Amino acid sequence: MISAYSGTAVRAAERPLLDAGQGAELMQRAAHGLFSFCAALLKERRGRMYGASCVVLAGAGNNGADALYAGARLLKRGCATTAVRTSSSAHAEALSAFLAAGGRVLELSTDKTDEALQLCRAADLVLDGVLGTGGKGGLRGPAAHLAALAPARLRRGHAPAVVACDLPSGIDADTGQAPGPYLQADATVTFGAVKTGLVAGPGAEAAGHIEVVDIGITPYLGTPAVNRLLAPDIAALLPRPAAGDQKYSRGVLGIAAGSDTYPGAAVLATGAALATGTGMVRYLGPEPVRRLINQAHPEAVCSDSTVPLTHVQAWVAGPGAGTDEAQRRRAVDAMASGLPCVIDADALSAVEPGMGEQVILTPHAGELTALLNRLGEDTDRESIEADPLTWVRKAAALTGATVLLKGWATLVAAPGGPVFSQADATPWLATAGSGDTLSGILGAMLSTARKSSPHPGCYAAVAAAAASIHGRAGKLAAEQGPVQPSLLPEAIRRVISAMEQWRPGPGEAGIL
Ligand SMILES: NC(=O)C1=CN([C@@H]2O[C@H](COP(=O)(O)OP(=O)(O)OC[C@H]3O[C@@H](n4cnc5c(N)ncnc54)[C@H](OP(=O)(O)O)[C@@H]3O)[C@@H](O)[C@H]2O)[C@@H](O)CC1
Ligand SMILES: Nc1ncnc2c1ncn2[C@@H]1O[C@H](COP(=O)(O)OP(=O)(O)O)[C@@H](O)[C@H]1O
Ligand SMILES: [K+]
Repeated sequence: MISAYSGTAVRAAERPLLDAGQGAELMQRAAHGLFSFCAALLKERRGRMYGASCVVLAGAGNNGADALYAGARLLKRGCATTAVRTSSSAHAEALSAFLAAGGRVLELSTDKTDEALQLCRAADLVLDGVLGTGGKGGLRGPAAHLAALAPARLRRGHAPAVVACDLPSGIDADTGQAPGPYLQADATVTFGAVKTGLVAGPGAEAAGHIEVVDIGITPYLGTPAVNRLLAPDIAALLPRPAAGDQKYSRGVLGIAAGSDTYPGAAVLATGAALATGTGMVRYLGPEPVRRLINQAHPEAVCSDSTVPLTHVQAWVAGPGAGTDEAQRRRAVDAMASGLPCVIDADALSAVEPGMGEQVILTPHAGELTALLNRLGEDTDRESIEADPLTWVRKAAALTGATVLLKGWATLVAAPGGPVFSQADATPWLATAGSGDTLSGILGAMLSTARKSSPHPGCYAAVAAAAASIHGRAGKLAAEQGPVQPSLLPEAIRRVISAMEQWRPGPGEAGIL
């Protein structure tokens, strides 16, 4: 599992070491880690470091200093390196070290932006050390101008690798917000711990690949603010049927989805649930949808029963339910049942405050906006997309439910509990019906989850694992061309099967 901490928490964790006079040592560890990553990247790209050309964008603070020290090391290994200084002040020792190693310097001003961008464009590597955790309120001045022009100038055709020092400049280290232009990175080398701004909001995309350099502050870090599950964590959350199991002991999933208007959503959710693995799917809905489901998935057991009369271990309600009154009733009953349930799409309009965390809401940003507005919060889609971490937490606190907010990085928040961020998906999943398959995956996992004593946040962990499986399946399917949700079950099965290699051995604890 990857643990992320706010930039503020990381700065607090550095404090005891800074007070003990170890600041310079911490910086050298950071710079060395940054250099090592860049060295490996240059060797991979060009075969060797000697003769590479690099640009260090260096701001006034310690972030610029890390990048300048890394630049000095690159110079010593034969890389022609220029520092583009984005501020008139600089860390004096770091700048001296850079100059002593033979580095050239360009002072950035608005009329030098073109020259700086040309340098960057011609380079093999651009090291972004403009701002780190000390940045307040986005980039300003010439650095903001350069960042605004960078996408058009640096990211087309043969482009330099952009490596962010600690975090992409212009991104808020706590929230991942981008108040203005920012520098998109291919990779971020971050010091001490992953910052929450690298796993949420615009920052999650801006960071690219994340590499953590241990600088010795781990003992001073408290509880992580955001977690990201890795394959072994997900494998530990996927129950495997045992010799003594039968279909009912594995778990049964009830699906109340689809309507005369939107029958397909029910077929998609059912197909994804069956591919994920469950003892049985019991489908409840109108006759034409039942017929469709049975044509596509003969193993599903269909009826027009009610929730209280249906014996299952978990529910999915809402996908494609439209304005069907019976489906709305089923969604309300599922939420009241005390069983784990996935509430998606149209069923979200039945959500009220006071849910339990076993109720998992799965809105996209538009649906979350409507839900929050209905519950009295003044927000809009743009605000939620700009700062999803804040809003997903708020939604969980307001409803008492676990909230899974879909997006490029999917965030899951439990009320008062941990937040998870999974960025395993592909934009090819942004297609109608894709969310219905996520409901099915999550529903199946909830139906078969073996929870002797559910603890706070366990539903959020299962939801995060489902988002990861969905994302991984989407990526796998996208290898064959555009993702078509009705064809996703085959990829889901392959992802679940590949997870077996990560399953913890007997006695090794999973995360629940
Ligand atoms: N602490 C440690 O032990 C270690 C820290 N490490 C490194 O230190 C980094 C944090 O360094 P930092 O505190 O110097 O802050 P940093 O991000 O470089 O920026 C501050 C400078 O930028 C300026 N500035 C602020 N906002 C601005 C804006 N919007 N636009 C333009 N300028 C702006 C601000 O000026 P001010 O606004 O205060 O006048 C000030 O001059 C951290 O990310 C990591 O890389 C590692 O070496 C490991 C050990
Ligand atoms: N740009 C993107 N990158 C990665 N995944 C995405 C992107 N856009 C959407 N997704 C994923 O695709 C799914 C879309 O769900 P949703 O919008 O509910 O679709 P629908 O309601 O049409 O089924 C979600 O799981 C979401 O995380
Ligand atoms: K930076």
